Amino acid sequence: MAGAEWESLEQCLEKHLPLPELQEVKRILYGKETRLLDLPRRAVEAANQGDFELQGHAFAAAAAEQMRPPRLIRVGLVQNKTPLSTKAPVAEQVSALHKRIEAIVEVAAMCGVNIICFQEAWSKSLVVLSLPPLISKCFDEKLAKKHSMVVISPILERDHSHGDVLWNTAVVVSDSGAVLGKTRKNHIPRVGDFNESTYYMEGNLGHPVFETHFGKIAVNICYGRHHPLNWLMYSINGAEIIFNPSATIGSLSESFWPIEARNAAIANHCFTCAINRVGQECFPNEFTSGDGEKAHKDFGYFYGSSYVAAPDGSRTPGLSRNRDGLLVAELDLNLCRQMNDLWSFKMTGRYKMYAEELAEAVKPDYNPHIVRE
Ligand SMILES: NC(=O)NCCC(=O)O
Repeated sequence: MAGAEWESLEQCLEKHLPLPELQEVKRILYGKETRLLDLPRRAVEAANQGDFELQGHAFAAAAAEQMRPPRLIRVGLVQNKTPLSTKAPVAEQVSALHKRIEAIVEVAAMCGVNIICFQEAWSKSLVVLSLPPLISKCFDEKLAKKHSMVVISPILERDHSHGDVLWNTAVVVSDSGAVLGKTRKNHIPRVGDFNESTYYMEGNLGHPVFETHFGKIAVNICYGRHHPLNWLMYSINGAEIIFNPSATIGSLSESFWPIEARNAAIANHCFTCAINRVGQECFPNEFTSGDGEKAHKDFGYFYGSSYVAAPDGSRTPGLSRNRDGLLVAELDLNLCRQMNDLWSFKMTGRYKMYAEELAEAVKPDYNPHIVRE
């Protein structure tokens, strides 16, 4: 299983395939070609200096419309390692992360990013549960206001009004700096070492969509990307971009990764942004997950590879598997309705039929509809 030594699928293809074959492979794996964005030199220099990858891509233009101007916006996806060891005092870890993210957001601002999203539970290592409350919220509001940028900040939320329950939450801060609202992870993993059901509760806020100056956005947190109905409900509520901040490892999900968010973009006529953290994080103590594996101290390798997918099935290349990075993508939101008009998945979706069948299927006395000889 590849770890940090293997940089990316894109780099491997480019290194080994002759150009004509590379173009055909990319056409199939990536859809319509994206164009490299001409990013400001000072942004490129700052990224080099800060030792993080910076990529910028624009999706192929949507068709010109007579009644609507193009709705061009830029999104920024941030993937990063935890800068300090998980053994360092929590406040120091948080402050190092803030410094790192602040530097990356500065570069995003130079690149004209309108909406930025950080990785799942960005303000902590995945193995740290105790967190000083509200630090992240003030930090996000400050960044949003300073850069007039919508900030999506996935955090661990401690719910003081309800017995200090923990939620896996994303706060959405408007470009004015005001908190627009929050959304909670609906599907809590019980897979491999991701035993999150022992500490997070299943989200209870449904599928909110946030209307921002840069389009209608939603957040489908990590494991929710395996659930087509989760994407669907955000889309039914009008999301034009669905962000998927994640923390996932190679042995578990790397072969799913390029498919799931891309498929969701196609199926729901929207843009999707898949973000994964990078590197390895260790618990102080060994643990097992009752899956036959030997006791171990780490989750495995978080493989980064963040990317954006468009409703026409095209996608950007991914960020690397081993470096912190900022991916800037320019998109025209008009493409969502254009793809809806072309493919009509909403019109042909037969939602009422499924709603009725599902309402029956969840009843305790349900008999699966199986036809036998
Ligand atoms: N953070 C999280 O939900 N991880 C679960 C693993 C996965 O969905 O790939």
